[in-house]
Amino acid sequence: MTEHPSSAPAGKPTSYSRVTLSRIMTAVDVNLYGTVHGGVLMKFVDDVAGASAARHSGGTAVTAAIDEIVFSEAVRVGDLVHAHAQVNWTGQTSMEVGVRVVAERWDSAEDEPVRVATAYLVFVGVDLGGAPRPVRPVLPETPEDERRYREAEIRRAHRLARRRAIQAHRAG
Ligand SMILES: CC(=O)SCCNC(=O)CCNC(=O)[C@H](O)C(C)(C)COP(=O)(O)OP(=O)(O)OC[C@H]1O[C@@H](n2cnc3c(N)ncnc32)[C@H](O)[C@@H]1OP(=O)(O)O
Repeated sequence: MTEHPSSAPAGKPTSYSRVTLSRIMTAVDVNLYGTVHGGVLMKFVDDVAGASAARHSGGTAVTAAIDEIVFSEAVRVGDLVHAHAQVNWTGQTSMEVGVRVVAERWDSAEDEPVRVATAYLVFVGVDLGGAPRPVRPVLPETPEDERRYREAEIRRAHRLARRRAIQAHRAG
């Protein structure tokens, strides 16, 4: 029997897409209240998620949507902040990237890092002309990865349902 090569792209395990960015927050990052500006953290989140999506998809990927970002604790000047990203789920051309941001407090560095933000972003793999291109499937490895994959499917179903409902409302 002749073996035909599959046209489906080979998958990559979740761990392949894991990326961490770290930086110390400085005085230029603060808002009027003296804590780190949410926009600074959003850029940081988008950067790490973009690196994760590019690694998983093996090429250019653009931010299609920032689905949710929750700031759970304030970040302060001097804190060492780490943003951990991984691809949770893949569709045909899109990927959901989850990002967890933690801070090591500058004045209590021996304590456990504090979770300061969580975000879910949708990236789309694009070709040189900017058109969506197929991305390889992500292969969850651990029960935690499986849980994140299933929860990403729930978020996607809600995201698409919301978009359809708003389009229907606007169409009258
Ligand atoms: C890293 C950066 O900073 S990039 C800069 C910021 N981002 C950008 O400039 C991106 C601008 N936007 C675009 O170029 C386009 O809208 C794209 C490439 C994101 C999507 O192009 P479209 O022609 O709308 O693609 P299409 O409708 O075929 O959808 C492609 C995929 O994206 C998904 N998608 C598109 N828009 C959204 C959205 N708002 N929310 C969730 N998923 C979405 C679709 O469900 C589809 O997924 P699937 O193939 O896995 O089923």
